[in-house]
Amino acid sequence: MSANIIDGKAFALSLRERIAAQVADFVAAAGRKPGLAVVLVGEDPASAVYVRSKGKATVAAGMTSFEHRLPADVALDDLLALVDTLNVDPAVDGILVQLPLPGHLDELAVTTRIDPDKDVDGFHPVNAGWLATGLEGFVPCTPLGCVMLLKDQLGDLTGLDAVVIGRSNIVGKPMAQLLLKESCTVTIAHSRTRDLSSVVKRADIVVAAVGRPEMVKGEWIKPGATVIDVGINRTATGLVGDVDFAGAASVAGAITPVPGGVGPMTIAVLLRNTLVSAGRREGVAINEVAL
Ligand SMILES: Nc1nc2c(c(=O)[nH]1)N[C@@H](CN(C=O)c1ccc(C(=O)N[C@@H](CCC(=O)O)C(=O)O)cc1)CN2
Repeated sequence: MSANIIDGKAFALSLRERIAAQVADFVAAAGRKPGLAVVLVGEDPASAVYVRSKGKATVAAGMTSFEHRLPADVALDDLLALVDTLNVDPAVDGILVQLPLPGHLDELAVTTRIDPDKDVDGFHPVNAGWLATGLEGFVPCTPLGCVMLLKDQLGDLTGLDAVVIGRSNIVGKPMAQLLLKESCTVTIAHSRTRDLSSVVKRADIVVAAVGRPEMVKGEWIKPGATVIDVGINRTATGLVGDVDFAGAASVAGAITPVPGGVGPMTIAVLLRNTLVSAGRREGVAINEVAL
């Protein structure tokens, strides 16, 4: 069997076009553009690339991008003071502090300082709570992007057996919550799961988000399963995911590549969340079903 390759780049592009169309409607109704503020602390090269891409994509969608760069040795209080300013800035609908932060900065202190109503990353515990109770809040971009790709590929996910490998607050846990919301039977596996290969083997949907290069092997995959690879690992041979792509692609029904799979969805969904935030703040209806 040779898997269908899920083209996340193309899906993200079409999502960004749909967002741009609704941004134009929002601007006509509200008389202003949605605004996204992105904060980058330090010089991490990958983070710098992501922040630049976010700025460009924000402007391309017709929104305003506010970019704030702080030195790597910035004091926590100064970073929190910037977040406080953005929280009360009426032109800012979404606030994102790029992660990871330098080691001396407490990520939880920073993410919990962001107004939950502007938390377009969906990392604030208030938004995690909304997601866990199945109510409306902001959902983290990468897992929401994964669910969009899954639904586009499989349609209704009801009753499917899903295994999420990884239990991070940013991807693993929200991913599991979203799959539960789609009525999947969900297992969260992790580095200490016993007999991981057997757990994965029974899954119709495998989401790999462990941060270990090519850890998930082709032999672990049930024939015909859909494999979503969230990993982005820089190795001597280049960029690879958490899944052994060649091995898994020979067994799976569909699989996301790295690059070009889940990654591009992260930024597209960030734009979606920013537009949704702007709509909520201005009382302008956004057609979320069309996004
Ligand atoms: N505050 C946040 N920080 C981080 C997030 C996040 O959602 N919010 N996610 C990641 C980084 N990230 C966005 O910030 C991101 C990662 C990857 C991609 C992407 O398009 N990847 C490409 C490969 C690009 C490359 O060569 O690196 C792909 O997979 O095709 C976009 C955004 C951590 N931090």
